[in-house]
Amino acid sequence: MLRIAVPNKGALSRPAIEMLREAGYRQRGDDRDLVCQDPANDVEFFYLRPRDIAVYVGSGDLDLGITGRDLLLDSGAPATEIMDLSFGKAQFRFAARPETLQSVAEIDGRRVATAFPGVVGHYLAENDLKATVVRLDGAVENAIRLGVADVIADVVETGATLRQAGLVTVGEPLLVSSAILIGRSLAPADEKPGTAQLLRRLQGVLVARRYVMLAYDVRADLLEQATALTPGIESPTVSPLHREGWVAVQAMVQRTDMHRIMDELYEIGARAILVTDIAATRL
Ligand SMILES: Nc1ncnc2c1ncn2[C@@H]1O[C@H](COP(=O)(O)OP(=O)(O)OP(=O)(O)O)[C@@H](O)[C@H]1O
Ligand SMILES: O=P(O)(O)OC[C@H]1O[C@H](OP(=O)(O)OP(=O)(O)O)[C@H](O)[C@@H]1O
Ligand SMILES: [Mg+2]
Repeated sequence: MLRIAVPNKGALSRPAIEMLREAGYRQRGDDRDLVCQDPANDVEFFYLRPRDIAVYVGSGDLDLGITGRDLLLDSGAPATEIMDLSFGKAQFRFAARPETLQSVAEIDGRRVATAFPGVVGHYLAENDLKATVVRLDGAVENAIRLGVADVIADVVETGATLRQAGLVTVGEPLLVSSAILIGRSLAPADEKPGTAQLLRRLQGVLVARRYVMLAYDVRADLLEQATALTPGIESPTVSPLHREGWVAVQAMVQRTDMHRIMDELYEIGARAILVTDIAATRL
């Protein structure tokens, strides 16, 4: 049976559970359940702190897990990223009071407060910077106000927490994080039964979220022009219409492009342009 770790709380928990449900797996019905069996798919889910997930996967006690890229790197556990799941996106950045630091180089010799000492230590070593890392559990934005540190290094999503604390970012992000699927090894020979199916299903959810199905009618003599705008993933479906000289076209397009493409199709004479959501895919 495949054993998979899922965040039990925090920013990644709800979207991870939602994604697994969309992929057809059974998930816990109560936030306090820490285990959920899915006998139909021969999978068992364990709900754990996202910070601990890389440790369980790295030790081989669990086969796969969903966690944040920043948490995986911070743990130093021997687990690898298998797939980017495209949610829980955040940057990991240095921040300080305005005007105190002009560049990352000036972190040298300062005190840096963070809940991610692994990520920060690695960055400092790589950039040949010496700084004292003050390890805190959370609310690190307060560390400067309280005199514990000169700089913080933390997760920034909207930037609202930094603004409220009167801090500004310094330098480029140390890393760009998102939720990822992790495993112990990338070698197909080490894969347990059910792994390939899980990967295909999660990939299916990602594609279903990223694309919509676009359908429209167009005069046959404009077909080449129209399908140049909607090439689809392999090729668009073209069907005859009862109306002489017209065809119906169907193709997947990226959700972020759909309004531009609809406008351009209308401009060249396409009509009855319809968009529908895709519930699931296997490409
Ligand atoms: N706005 C956000 N705040 C915190 N973490 C976020 C945010 N957006 C994405 N993440 C990611 O979520 C993971 C942190 O999850 P975790 O559950 O440890 O923290 P949390 O949501 O801050 O909860 P808690 O502070 O209660 O531990 C990291 O991988 C981080 O990059
Ligand atoms: O850029 P923003 O959208 O404001 O989000 C980032 C903030 O959210 C997280 O804090 P959280 O609420 O998890 O509290 P914590 O510091 O106690 O972990 C993170 O540590 C930042 O402080
Ligand atoms: Mg937090």
